Amino acid sequence: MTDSPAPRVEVHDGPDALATAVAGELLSRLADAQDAGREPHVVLTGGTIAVHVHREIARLSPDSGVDWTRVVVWWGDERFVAPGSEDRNALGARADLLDAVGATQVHEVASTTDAPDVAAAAAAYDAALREHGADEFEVVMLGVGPDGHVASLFPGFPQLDADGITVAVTDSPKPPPERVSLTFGRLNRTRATWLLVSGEGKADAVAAALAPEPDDAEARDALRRDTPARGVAGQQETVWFLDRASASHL
Ligand SMILES: O=C(O)[C@H](O)[C@@H](O)[C@H](O)[C@H](O)COP(=O)(O)O
Repeated sequence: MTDSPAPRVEVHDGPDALATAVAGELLSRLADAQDAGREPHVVLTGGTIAVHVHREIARLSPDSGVDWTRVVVWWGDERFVAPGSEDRNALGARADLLDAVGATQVHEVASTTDAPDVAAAAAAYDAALREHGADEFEVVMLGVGPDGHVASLFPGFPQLDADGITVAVTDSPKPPPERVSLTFGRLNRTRATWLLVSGEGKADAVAAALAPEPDDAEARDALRRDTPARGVAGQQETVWFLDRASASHL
């Protein structure tokens, strides 16, 4: 983490401008990666700003030159619910983006009809990443909770210390309770990490996440446990895409 470049912050007028900026930047990254001969792996997030972003990507994609059959899609976390549940991140992403752009390499986390329990779903997602994953993601996109969580890594929860690739959560403070999440270690195997944060309700979490890093390692770890968004960083860049409301306590 410490060898990652310092985070960059962009502040946009509101959620729509934020979503348009993220969508344009993502399509540009995917096109550049494909031009460089890579098949980019992108990690989608759940949450409300993600809906705006997904719809903007779908709207702007036709002019981008991105071949979505050569994009590999993953999620940073997923709720362990029925496949048709409105709570499923993949359901919304398919409706808002993936079906519209014709993505064909999409790796969903198992739902309650595909796995007997959330631990099995986490294990299956781990196996999928080992088989179909790349050394590093191109871009990891993450929403941030008002408590500073990212993916399904919540303040003070044991999953913050998990090694490996995936973890199961059975008592999420954000409903629904059962989820599968990538670990910090796997989330951070990425060229770029983008935090997508909109609204006054996230302003404290953003300020806590972007507070300076203490020199002391133990103090750094304590801050990361309080605000998990401090624990993610890209190897080449970390960008906070904010709006005026979520940036208002900086
Ligand atoms: O599956 C999830 O719930 C998300 O991945 C979660 O990490 C989300 O991104 C944040 O909770 C922000 O969500 P909101 O933007 O809806 O506040």
